[in-house]
Parts: sequence; C-alpha cells; structure tokens
Amino acid sequence: MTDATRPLVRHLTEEELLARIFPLLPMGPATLLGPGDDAAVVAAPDGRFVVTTDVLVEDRHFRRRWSAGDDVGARAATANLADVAAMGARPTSLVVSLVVPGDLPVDWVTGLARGLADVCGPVGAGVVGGDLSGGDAVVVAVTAHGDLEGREPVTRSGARPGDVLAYAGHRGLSAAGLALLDAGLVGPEDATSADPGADDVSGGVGACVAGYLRPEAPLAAGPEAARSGTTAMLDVSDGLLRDAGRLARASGVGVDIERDALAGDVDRLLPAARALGVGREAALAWALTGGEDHGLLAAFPSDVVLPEGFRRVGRVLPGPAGVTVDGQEPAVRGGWDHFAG
Ligand SMILES: Nc1ncnc2c1ncn2[C@@H]1O[C@H](COP(=O)(O)OP(=O)(O)OP(=O)(O)O)[C@@H](O)[C@H]1O
Ligand SMILES: Cc1ncc(C[n+]2csc(CCOP(=O)(O)O)c2C)c(N)n1
Ligand SMILES: [Mg+2]
Ligand SMILES: [Mg+2]
Ligand SMILES: [Mg+2]
Repeated sequence: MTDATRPLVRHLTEEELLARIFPLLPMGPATLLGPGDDAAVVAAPDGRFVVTTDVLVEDRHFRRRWSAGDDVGARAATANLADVAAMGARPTSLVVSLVVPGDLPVDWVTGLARGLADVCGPVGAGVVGGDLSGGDAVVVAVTAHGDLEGREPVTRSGARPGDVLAYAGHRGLSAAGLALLDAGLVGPEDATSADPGADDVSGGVGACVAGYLRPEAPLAAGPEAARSGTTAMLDVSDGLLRDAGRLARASGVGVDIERDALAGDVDRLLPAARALGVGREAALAWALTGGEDHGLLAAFPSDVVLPEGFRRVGRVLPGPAGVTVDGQEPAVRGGWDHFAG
C-alpha cells in the first residue's frame, strides 16, 4: 500500500477505528469486562473494580481563553466519574497525567488540582497520582477507578424491549454554552450557577455557559440506578441520539426518544437560542445532539419506579438496533465524533 492509498484516521468513525483496535488488544486473566463499555471491570484478589480513562485536549475540549485551570480540572474529573457512575459504581480513586507547555502559568496548574478536588472531594474519591510532561498544548488524561460495592456492573447491552428509557442530568446546556462562547456573545465571566429554568434571559444564558465550563453530572444516580434494577446504562458524552444508538446497538434493540419529554430541557435552552438568533428547533437539536452534559441514560423494566434524578425520555423497542424520535427517523443528525463525524 502506498502512502497515498493508506486509509487515514479521518476517513473512519471512532467506532470503525475502535473495531480495528479491539481485536489486537490482549485480555489478561483478570479482565472480566474488556473494552467497549463506559469502563472495564478487572478482577482483584479480593474482588473487582471498574477502570476508565478520558482525556481533555486544549482547543479540542476546551480553550484556555474560556476555561481556567480549575474548570478544566473539574471537567476532567466529571467526564471520568460519569463513566464510573454509568457502570453503577462508586468512584474511589483517580490518577491524572498532565502535558503542559513551559509558558503555562503555575497557578493554572494548581487551579487544575483545585478543580479536581472540587469534584472528587465531595464524592470521596482520591486523586492518588499521575504524571507530568511538557508539550505544545495542554492535555489532561485521567484514569478513574470505582467500586461496584458487590453489585453486578451495569453494561450498555442489557436493555430489553418494553423497558422504559430514562435520563438523569441536563440536556444541551454544554452545547448551548459552547455556541454562545463561540459566537463571542458571552464570556466565561457570564457563567452563573443560577437555576437554568430561570426566565431571566441572562440567568438562562449564564447557566449554559456554566454547563459548558463545569458540567454537573448526576454521579450518585449511577449506583442508585444499579440498585433499582437498571438493565443498561451509559453516560451521554457525545450526544443523546449518538449515545442512545450505542446502547441500542450493544443491546440489539430499538430506542425511541419522546420529543415531549425534552420540552423542559428545550425551554431552558431558549434564552441561549434567542441570544444566538435561532429558534426552538435549534434548542431541540442541542438537547438531542449536544455532548458533554455527562448525564446518565438508562433503561429500566417498566414496573420499576424510576430512582431519584431520573425522568422518562423514551422507550426500548424490539430490534433492529437504531434510534427514532417519536417513531420517526430523527430530523437532526450528529453528535460528536473526533474523526469522521
Ligand atoms: N485507544 C483505545 N484502546 C482501547 N480501548 C479504547 C481506546 N479508546 C477507547 N477505547 C474503549 O472503547 C470504548 C468506547 O470509548 P469511548 O471513549 O467512546 O467511551 P466513553 O469514554 O464512554 O465516551 P467519551 O469518551 O465520549 O466520554 C470504551 O470501552 C473505551 O475503553
Ligand atoms: C473548544 C471546544 N470545541 C468543541 C467542543 C465540543 N466537544 C469536544 S469533544 C466533545 C465530545 C466529548 O469528548 P470525548 O468523546 O473526547 O469524551 C464535544 C462535544 C468543546 N468541548 N470545546
Ligand atoms: Mg461513557
Ligand atoms: Mg472515552
Ligand atoms: Mg466520545
């Protein structure tokens, strides 16, 4: 094969690239659940634990002119702890590898450590080590571990036709906040922790900016869902439709999202839409395809009372695997893919 005909990463989707990597990876005897879910499950002499990793890259996941060190630390922790929660596990410990350019202010790095502590401290997870290197851009790579507390891991593959599909967390706040920052309509100083439901336009916009800079993941809802008998779960990092598609494929089921179930989310995004001069359809697109809110999407048998934090957003149907909105092919496409989109 000549260089001109060698396929490039940008010619593949993330899933296609992973499908080429997975068969080459060794699985040791301690591998109870290998790659493909939100976290792996590894046997330990006295039990088992979950482990997952996610990286944040400057100008791909954050911009330094928007995100302070503490915002990036908090986000890096949240992105990883949401994957632990999505397995139904309680986070126990993280290690954090940092690539930083030499001209980065030291207080940006200490801020990052504070941001990690802001998220990990309250849930009792320790940051127990890491690594440092230099490089041209800031890269924050986190590995997180979690305790299943004796429960079975919740995978993406157990959803059954007839299950109710439920979601815990915000929808579209991060995407709306990114759009506002990108358009230069707001700056990071406009972030507020105000209730995103506030009618006040600035309050609504500020909540979106905060939702982008520091998404709040419903970490306790993961173990709670596991205790309630969820059949499948994942955290939504790349968009509701895209990640629902992953649950659908892993479980071999169809998933139907009910548009009305997202009406409250869309209302919350209207101030941002108005500021950007776009309408309700654009707000609905953020709710359906926006990434990085790190909420939890889970399937529950229909007789289960949804645990605190979860609300119904749809239902699980017999295969073929795929996602519909109110029974129709979604009008909006997308969700995040690092390569082919
Ligand atoms: N380079 C890699 N080598 C081995 N496994 C990988 C690699 N990259 C991803 N995986 C595995 O592929 C699966 C999907 O990864 P992905 O990063 O999409 O999941 P996620 O972390 O839940 O989502 P996101 O990164 O969007 O937050 C996971 O099980 C992950 O461990
Ligand atoms: C500056 C800037 N531009 C774009 C985005 C949007 N974005 C980047 S990665 C991603 C999906 C989750 O990432 P991963 O799959 O790596 O966990 C999304 C929605 C951003 N956050 N910052
Ligand atoms: Mg995940
Ligand atoms: Mg990942
Ligand atoms: Mg992703």
